[in-house]
Amino acid sequence: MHVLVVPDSFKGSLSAAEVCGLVGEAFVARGATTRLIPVADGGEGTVDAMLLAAGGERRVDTVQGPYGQPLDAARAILPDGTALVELAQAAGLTLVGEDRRAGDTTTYGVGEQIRAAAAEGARRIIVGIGGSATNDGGCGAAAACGVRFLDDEANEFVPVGRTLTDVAVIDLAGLDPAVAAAEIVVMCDVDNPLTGEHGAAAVFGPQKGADPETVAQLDAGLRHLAEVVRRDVHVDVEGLDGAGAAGGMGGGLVAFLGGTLRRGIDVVLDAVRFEEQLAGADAVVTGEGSFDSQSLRGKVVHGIAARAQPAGVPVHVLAGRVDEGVLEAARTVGVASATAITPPGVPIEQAIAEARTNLARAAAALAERLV
Ligand SMILES: O=C(O)[C@H](O)CO
Repeated sequence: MHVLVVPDSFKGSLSAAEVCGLVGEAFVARGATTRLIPVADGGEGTVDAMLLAAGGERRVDTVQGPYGQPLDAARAILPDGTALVELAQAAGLTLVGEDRRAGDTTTYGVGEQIRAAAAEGARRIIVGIGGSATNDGGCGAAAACGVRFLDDEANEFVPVGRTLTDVAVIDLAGLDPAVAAAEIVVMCDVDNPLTGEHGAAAVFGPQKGADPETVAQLDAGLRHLAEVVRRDVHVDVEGLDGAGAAGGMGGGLVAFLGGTLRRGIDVVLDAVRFEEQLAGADAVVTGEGSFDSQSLRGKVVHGIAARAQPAGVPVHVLAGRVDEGVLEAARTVGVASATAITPPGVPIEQAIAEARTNLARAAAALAERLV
């Protein structure tokens, strides 16, 4: 039996490479052959997963963090010269700890990394977005690339979530020509629109510290930004699938840098030539920390199942937790089984601490069932 092991990280406990190692061992112990492909959806861990899966070189830039503080952020140069920037490196939620203030954070450092990649000559720049601490509609990143935002007294400023409603004019004339010339491909970790009940602020604002009043303020800010973008940039990003990823960064990268939005996992699967890997595989094992309704909104498991199903290769999911009812919905996209590795009733801290042991045990049981 030949098994493709293609997991996301289990956020907060195991990297995608660690998951690959544990699942791979379990199948090899039963006599199967495996191909291990750690993947990511554009969020945290995308640079590392892509370097492991596709190869390439790692670069580090010192840029502004979510509150403007200097920090070191990694990016990658892939074997074909494509640059890969991961938003979570300079604007990720894990960088702010408990100090979560979605209205005050910036993606400026992400723009600095995009600009650095373009200055080095990258003609194609992939920007992985997700896992952000921000809700600035990508204005910080755009400002770092030379886009000017003016208030109604013509003062230039770098908008953050809380000041998006102050944007009166957007001027793209100063956009760095090297950035303008590059093809920008955006890996979105979710397909949410920019605004509204399924939008960036309503769905992801609370995890970035926004209370209901702040969520309403951030949503109004993104609505206002979309309106000015329509008038000054002649692009409508408001209803675009993925525009709401990473606090509106999806929409911002389309509006300000001419980016194209893609499902993050598809970009990784293209880079590793997934369809070629599927030929000759008897099963795919994938996984993520939590298999829930978000998983079927373009996340890793969904993306893998959607591409394995036409090849008739069954997909098995191992996850920290599996929400009730998700497997039923997932079966329609080709998921054959989903197993929660954590025993019922175990508190989250303990589940995280014991993830390695639990995964090894669940993978061994799955291997015993399949091989
Ligand atoms: O960063 C975020 O807001 C979430 O990961 C969705 O993109």
